Formats: sequence, structure tokens, C-alpha cells
Amino acid sequence: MSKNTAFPSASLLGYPRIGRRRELKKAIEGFWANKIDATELDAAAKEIQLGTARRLTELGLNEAAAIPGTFSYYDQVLDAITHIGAVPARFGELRNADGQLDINAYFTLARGTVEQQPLEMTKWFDTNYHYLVPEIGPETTFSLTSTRVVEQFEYALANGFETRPYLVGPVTFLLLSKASDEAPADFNPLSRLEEVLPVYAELLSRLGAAGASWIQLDEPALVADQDVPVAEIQAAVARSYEVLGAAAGRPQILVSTPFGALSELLPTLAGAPIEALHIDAFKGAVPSAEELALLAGKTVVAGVVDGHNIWINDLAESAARLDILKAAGLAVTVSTSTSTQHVPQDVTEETQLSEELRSWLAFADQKVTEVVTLAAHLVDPASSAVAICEASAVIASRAVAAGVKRPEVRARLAALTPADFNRSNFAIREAAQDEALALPPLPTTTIGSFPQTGEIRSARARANKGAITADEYTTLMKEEIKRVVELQEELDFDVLVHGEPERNDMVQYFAENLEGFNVTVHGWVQSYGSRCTRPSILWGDVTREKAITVEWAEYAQSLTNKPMKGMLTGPVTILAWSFVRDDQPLGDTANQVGLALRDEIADLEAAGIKIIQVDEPALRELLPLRRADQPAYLDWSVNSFRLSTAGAADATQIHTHLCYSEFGVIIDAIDGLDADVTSIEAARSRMEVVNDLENHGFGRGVGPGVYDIHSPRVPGAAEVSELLGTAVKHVPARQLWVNPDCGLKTRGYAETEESLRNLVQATKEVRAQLV
Ligand code: MET
Ligand SMILES: [Zn+2]
Repeated sequence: MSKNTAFPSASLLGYPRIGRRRELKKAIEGFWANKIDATELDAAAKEIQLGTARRLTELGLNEAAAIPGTFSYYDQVLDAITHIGAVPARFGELRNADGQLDINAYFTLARGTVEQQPLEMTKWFDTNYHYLVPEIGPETTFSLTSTRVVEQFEYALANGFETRPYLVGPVTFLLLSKASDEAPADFNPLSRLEEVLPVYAELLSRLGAAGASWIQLDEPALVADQDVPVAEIQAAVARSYEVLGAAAGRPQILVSTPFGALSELLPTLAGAPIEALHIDAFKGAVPSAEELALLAGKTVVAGVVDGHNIWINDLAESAARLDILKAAGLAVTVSTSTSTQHVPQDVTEETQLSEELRSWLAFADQKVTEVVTLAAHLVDPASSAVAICEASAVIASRAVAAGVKRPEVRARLAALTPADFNRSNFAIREAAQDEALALPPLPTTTIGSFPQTGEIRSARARANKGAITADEYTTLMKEEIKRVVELQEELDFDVLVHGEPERNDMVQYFAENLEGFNVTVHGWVQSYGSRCTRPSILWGDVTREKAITVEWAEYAQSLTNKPMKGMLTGPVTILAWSFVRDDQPLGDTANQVGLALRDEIADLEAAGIKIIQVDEPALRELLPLRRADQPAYLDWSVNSFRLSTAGAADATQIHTHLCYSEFGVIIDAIDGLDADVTSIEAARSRMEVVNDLENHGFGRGVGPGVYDIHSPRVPGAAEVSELLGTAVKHVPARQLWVNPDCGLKTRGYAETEESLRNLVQATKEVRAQLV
């Protein structure tokens, strides 16, 4: 081993990397648009990394290896892919003359090319962060094709900061991988472990040589139930750390296991030649005395501060947990349960929030202070006694603050009966809807949003600043809606949307129009690549003071004779993409939102809207990582959707939209939503989902996406026809809808128009062959 310094007493598992003012987003998008070159991008990235190091040092993370080296240009899994050379064969040769995967190759994998779709993207555990999915097969070759993590470490060190380099660990990497196109049907990526490990070992040796005293290998997959048997995972973990533990001149190894309790894998890691083990002691439990005994000799990095939500830490509770670990005679240090990349950077920037609300919140920077306070507690309880008492007092005051509990909301929830969650049989609804809507076979529609142009954003910014009046803003948005409706008429879509120009974000928009929420100004959190969202804060009981979407929907419907979809965001997604109160069961909060949406649907129906889409793209995301916890989740989540929609008339067609591809996993829940039509991502995963639909015998309307909207690539009509051809082989044509994978808000108009034109043309061709 290189250096033998102790693990820092206080640290974070990871830190936001997008920059305080989203500097990384601007730099990357500038690079993609050829406005800056690779050197300028590199300089911007370095500035962000140094800024982080300075800030964290200032906040008290001043021991060696306390600052997590979690910067990434796009995604930490993509970083691992490019370091070990795991490029899918379909991309051809991406290495440059030096045999390295440079920044251009890196972004090619993330964004695709004219011929090749990018790597698939999926959610990182139960967060709203998306990683790129490695494609591994028997043909994949592994070699060290990037040393960026070493260079980043060296650069920080040269500037006076010894950071702690971060890599996704080998077992998690392979468990998150999917089989490549070339792989045989029963191929398991984990079978390539022996070839992957030497590359990791080489990287560790290089980091050691560069002077790193610690490396963090992130193994969150070990806290989630996997399809692979536990014994196989245990063997893979043991083997991995045996090999990496033996890497020449390596740094000391911290294995981090965020997102829950390790359970069966704890003894395996306890027996491995690693120097420190991080456990999630916030969401997971404090290990038992027997488990703790196994950890003797290792540093336990206790993740007692929640990295994934924004409420201040119950320091008294955390101190108690730390005391148990300390009493077991272990070397204990304090950290966050997960990387803080899932929360915004600094709550003190949110000066528009009331002082009271702000006092309840801890963003990444405030979590540093909490971690430092708790580390001080371990050394000398007296030193942090005041801070601990203060936190308890704030938590107590929050419980009784105005708006946190509203009697009228609670009474309405208490009065619900099973009838409030059920519609008529689908057959009855289907007949009523066929009559009301008279749609052609394979109806075409889009998922809701149209491109959010610079003009739309600038109008909103001006309205927020007061530079234009609310009426002027409304007029501009109505003009935009008119353009979008005319475009869809021209393209000959069957079911139209208004395009959602008035929504900054599909959750924030509702949060701004419901009581019980607040929104932030600078609270950006990375969602994928350069995309960030600003999750709202759901802190109180939810009420709807007045109709939210009706005026827009009514206006849009007045412009066309075709059906206009009303567009709402569902309760589960509103919860998933907000920071949600932690003082009551999530199901109660979801039902409060559900009732507000139910009232909105009644108002839309009264305004003449015949189709209403309630988006639930996050249904899969909140699915607990442990199977034992899943039924309870699916029960409350499905019920809250049903509560939202079950007030609709039989003739009102309820749509839902889900954007992820592992449909199979929760198909029963999707069925349970009882929506009349479900649209789902499929193009990016090349129609894999239709097999699940067929196997399940899914009986209601379904629109597997035929246009991957996550990249600027335009699918040709032939490609769309082919996807539809696959779909009609597996799903009865009378159930099929034709739509993109997701909304179009991130796309430009040029590619959108061309893609949608191809989509309609292909549909007409396939339709003609149906009879
Ligand atoms: C992430 S799902 C997006 C659904 C929303 N209706 C849209 O089209 O943008
Ligand atoms: Zn979507």
C-alpha cells in the first residue's frame, strides 16, 4: 500500500458536480455546440473541481482524502466504462491514436451517432439520477483506455488538495450492465469479472503511485436484491477485493454501500482485504453486535446523514447510532448515507424561502457541517452538545408549524372508501370511449411537451422578473400553444397536446400551484448528463386552491376538432421528484396529492376535455431495492394514482405515461393503475418491452415509444415502421398507440418535426397493411 493515513473523521460520500451555478452544464453544452473546444471544457471542469475542493475545505473537510473525487463530465458509470475500455462493438473503434477513449469518444457513447443509438440510460437505484448502461458480452475487451481519474487526482493534489478518487466498483459495474447485442441469451455480465479486475487493479496501482492514500469503490448494487443469486454475488465480491487488495502499491480501499442495509454482503466485505467499509446507517439499520464484531480492524464509515433528502439531520439520533458503533470498539468516522449529488448545494442561497422553512433544511453544504459536528461528538460529546440540542428544537418546532397539518385535508382522507379508488370495468369504459373519440387504429399522439425554445424560457424569465406582465406572458404562451396545435394538425396527429410551454418542469409547475410546497431558485440537481432539475420541497399538507391546468387545456381544445389531451403529473411522480416530508408515511402524502389531482380532473372534464393523461414516469424509480419492501410500496403508489383518476367518467379516457424500459419488473403495478392507455419508453431499448406486454397479456391500450427523444438523432420512417412491425407482432393492433418515448421539451424543433413526420408516415404505412 502507498500511504497509511487514517480515514478522515468527517467526509461526504460524494458532492454535486454540476457547479454552484451549473457551470458544468454550460461548459458541456457549449462544447457540444462547438462554442468552446476541449481545452476550454477541461479548464471549466478543473475550475469546478477546485471550487469544490476549496468550498469543502472551508466547511471543515480538511483532512487528507476527505474531499470526494466524484467529479464527472457526464456520469460515473460512463466514467467506469471509458476507464476499462468496455465499448460496445456496435460503436466500432472509438479509441484515438494513443489507444485512449478521449472526451469525444466519451460523449459519443452518451449521445450516440447518426447510425448508433447512445447507451441506454436508466435510474441509479431509487434516485432520479440516470446512468448509462454498460453493454457487456463475451466479445467485450477490457483494457485501461482512460486515466482521467488519475489526472484529476494529480491536478487537485498539485493545487494543494488530496482528494479521494472515486470509481464505481467492479461488482456493481457488472451487475448494472446488460448483455450486449452479440451475447448469447443466457449471458451474465458478471461472468466477465476475471477480465475486468486486472484493469481496476492497474488503475489502483496508478492512483497509489500518484499519491492517493484512499480510493472509494462504490458498490451500491450490494444493497439491492438482484436477479443473480446472493451466493454468486458474495463470491464475486470476495474475489474482486481479493484481487484489488493485492494490487501493487494501491491506495487504501474504502468500499461504499449507499441506499440501504448490506445484509448478506456485510460478512463478505468484512472478510475482504479492504481498510474501510461505508455503511448506510441512515436508511439502513445499525448493524447487529455480531456483524459489528466481524468488522474489527476496519474503519467503519458511518453514513448517518441522509445524502438523498434535504431535512436537517436529527443529530441526537445520529449521535446515538454513532455511539453504538463506537461502543463496539470500532474505528468510526462520519459520512453521508449516499452521495450528496442527489441534493442541491447550498440552502443559504434560497433567500426567498421563509427563515422558518430554511431552518428545517440541509443541502450538501449544510450536510458537511452536520457531518463535522457529529465527528466532533465522537471525539468529545460536550463539544457538539449545543448543536445537537438546537437540531432537536428545530425538528420539534417543525411538527407544530402552520400548514404542516391541515384538519380539512386530514378529514377528507379519513373519509375515503374503496369506491373512491375504482372505476367501472374496462370493457364498459372502452365502449364509451370508442364512441366518444372515434379514433383510427394505431392512433398517433405525443407525450405532452414540445420543445421548450429559447423564446419560451426567456418569456418565463422576463415574467418572473416582472419585465412583462402576467397577461403578456399568458398571451405569449397561448401563441406558442397555437403554433404547436397547428403543427400537429399539419403533421396529421390523431390526439393532440398543447405542448406544455407554460410549465418550467412537470413537477415544479404543480408544486407552484398547490399549497404545501415551496420551490427553490438555485436548487439544481443533476438528472442525467447536463440535465438538471430543481426538485420542489413538499413540507406541508397539500391543497388545491383553484384549477391549475384548465384554462390552458380549454384554450388548446378550442383550436382543434381533434381530441386534446389534458396533461397532469401523477402523485407518485410529484413525490419522487420533490423532496418529500419525512414526518408521515409516503402513502398519506401521495393521497393528499391524489385528491388535489382528482379535483383537477373533474374540472378538466367539465371544461370538455375527453382524454386526460396522468404521467407517472417515476413509478419504477421509487420501487424499493429490497423485494420484501416492494408490495407495500406498490400498494400505496398504485392506490394514489387510482384515487387521482377514479373520479373520471367512463367515457373519459385516462392515459398514463411511464418512461423507463424495465416494464416487466412492475407490470402488475402498471396493470393495477387501470389506465385506459399507457405509453412507455421502448425505442431506446429497441422494443424489448413488447415481450413483457405479450407475456403478461396486457389488455388495455399501450403505446411503446418509437422515437428515442434522449438524443438529437432523427429516426427514419423505415426505422419507425420496423419498430411498429415488431410491436404488432406481440401486441394486438387494436390496443396499440404510436408515440415517442417521452416528451419533446429537451429537443430542438428541426429534429422534432422531422422525427414526428416520419412517425406519422410510418404509422400510415403500417396501418395500411393491417386490414
Ligand atoms: C418525464 S415524462 C414527461 C411527460 C410530460 N408530459 C412531457 O411530455 O414532457
Ligand atoms: Zn417520459
